[in-house]
Amino acid sequence: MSLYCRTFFRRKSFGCYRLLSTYVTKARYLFELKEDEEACRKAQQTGVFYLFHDLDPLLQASGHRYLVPRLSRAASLPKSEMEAELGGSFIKLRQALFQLNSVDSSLLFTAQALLRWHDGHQFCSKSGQPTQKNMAGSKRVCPSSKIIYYPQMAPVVITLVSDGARCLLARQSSFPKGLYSALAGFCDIGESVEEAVHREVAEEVGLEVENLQYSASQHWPFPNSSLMIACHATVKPGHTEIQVNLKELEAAAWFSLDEVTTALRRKGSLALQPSEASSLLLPPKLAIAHHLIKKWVETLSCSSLAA
Ligand SMILES: NC(=O)c1ccc[n+]([C@@H]2O[C@H](COP(=O)([O-])OP(=O)(O)OC[C@H]3O[C@@H](n4cnc5c(N)ncnc54)[C@H](O)[C@@H]3O)[C@@H](O)[C@H]2O)c1
Ligand SMILES: [Mg+2]
Repeated sequence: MSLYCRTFFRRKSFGCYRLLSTYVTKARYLFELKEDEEACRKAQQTGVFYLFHDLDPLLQASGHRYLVPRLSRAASLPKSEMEAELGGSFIKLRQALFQLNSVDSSLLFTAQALLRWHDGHQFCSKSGQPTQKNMAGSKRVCPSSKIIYYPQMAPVVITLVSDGARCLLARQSSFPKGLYSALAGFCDIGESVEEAVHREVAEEVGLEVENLQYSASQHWPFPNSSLMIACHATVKPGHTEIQVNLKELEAAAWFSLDEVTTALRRKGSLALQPSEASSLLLPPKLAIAHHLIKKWVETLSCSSLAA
């Protein structure tokens, strides 16, 4: 649905005219659509649609990229007819990650996460009765128990641990060959972000961290909706010996600034060329792990230049 307003407009407030920015206008409009069924119905008549089949978005190949067609109305045809008519294919979002621009991927991440949530919340967990979706898809209500269900994200901490000169990266056996990432883990119920970071690092690699610094966050739709909370942390001086928890990880190791800088320069897909079989691969730009690693390289490079 096209929800971008490009103009500034004036609204009377407390006897004077206040200028509302495009961003505020858009935020207020989206709020209205969530609360007002009639406004949302009207918006759907002029909005645009992204099409999904079994949670796979319809994409159109264009050279090495994928374009996301925006349709002016929703249609219901069999999958193959839809693909033929619209000149695209329904493709697993995870497979298309490298070939999407960041605006498209962010919208598709949100859309897919919402569709998955609705699919999994068709019934009230208390009354067992079917729940009803509101027009905007921002909640579901059980007419019998009156419980309102809202889409949820699971908080996950992701931490790049450093010893001052090297950073600690780890891999799971399910990762593509050569790929290492920062340490990640779901927050337990009742835990603060800080507690989750300390526990996850201790659990996965047997180290104690300090100097925790929040860096950024990201919504991540795979395999379910997570809110990734990304932090930097350091180990206590001299306490760098890794004890990998093999129930959670396949391997973990310290990597030098040079190794990580070289790996960051490597572009493209997550498949290594045969000549690079033993090389380090890092998560794609879209992943917040990439952001954490890049930030660490920039900070360390700046401080070694200044020294
Ligand atoms: N965007 C990124 O850069 C990035 C990088 C790394 C990991 N991730 C994501 O972070 C998430 C967590 O990482 P992890 O797999 O190492 O977590 P983890 O270390 O907590 O291990 C996963 C295990 O935790 C348990 N668990 C506890 N709460 C859970 C919940 N709410 N949902 C699912 N499992 C739960 C399950 O037993 C599961 O097998 C993954 O979904 C992964 O896709 C994203
Ligand atoms: Mg983990």
